[in-house]
Amino acid sequence: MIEMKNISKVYPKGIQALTNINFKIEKGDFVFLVGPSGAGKSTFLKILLKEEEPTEGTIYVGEQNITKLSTRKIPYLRRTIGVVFQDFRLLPNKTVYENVAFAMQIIEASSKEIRRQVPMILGMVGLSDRAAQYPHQLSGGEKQRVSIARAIVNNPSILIADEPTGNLDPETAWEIMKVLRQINRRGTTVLMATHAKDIVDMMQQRVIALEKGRVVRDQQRGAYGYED
Ligand SMILES: Nc1ncnc2c1ncn2[C@@H]1O[C@H](COP(=O)(O)OP(=O)(O)OP(=O)(O)O)[C@@H](O)[C@H]1O
Repeated sequence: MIEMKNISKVYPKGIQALTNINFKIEKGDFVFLVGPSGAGKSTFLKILLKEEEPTEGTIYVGEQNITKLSTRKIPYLRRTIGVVFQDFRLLPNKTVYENVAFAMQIIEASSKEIRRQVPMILGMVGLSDRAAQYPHQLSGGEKQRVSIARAIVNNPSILIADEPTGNLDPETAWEIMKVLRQINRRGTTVLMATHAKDIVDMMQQRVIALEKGRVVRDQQRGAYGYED
């Protein structure tokens, strides 16, 4: 499903962010990406989304080698990968419904499909009764659920979550984890970068740990492994 072979990334001025990364994630896996600040987690996710180019190595997403993907084809890759961020990134002037519908309008889904799909996804993340609200009227947990709904509304095979619980209190964070786990159980591969020790320790999923740009640990049913 996702494979990196010998991936290295050197930023301008010789900053080595990733060194010789090798791993494979199977369809339907739930994987935590952990490591100290500056270890290379964001760079790793950006390379998957083709927001950054690796300096060396090969990446496969699905059956496709995306390393040399043409600019024209990048939007198609991004349709197969939904993304959720720590800071939600909702459109403030659109309602919950419109925020989610917008992701379908961008890929030119028909209005009939949108009318069918958006309420279904809002139901799945537990926001049916918030459809007409604007982001400023929502709690942090609700905002994150909108952003998850938007990320999955086009049925991506992979969901990337970059610190999705970073702005949430522990109880709300767990609600978000339940939603992510549910999405994973429906077959979506989930890759989550996080500093949330308690969550990683409790969930007992695969853990890939990066330090100074290298994979230092890749464990099935792993723990967070750091004290922060
Ligand atoms: N655009 C850039 N140009 C130059 N150096 C960069 C750039 N982006 C990241 N870096 C450097 O690459 C290294 C890895 O950074 P990265 O943001 O991938 O780490 P991270 O693990 O995501 O950190 P955090 O947990 O704080 O988000 C760091 O040394 C960082 O300063």
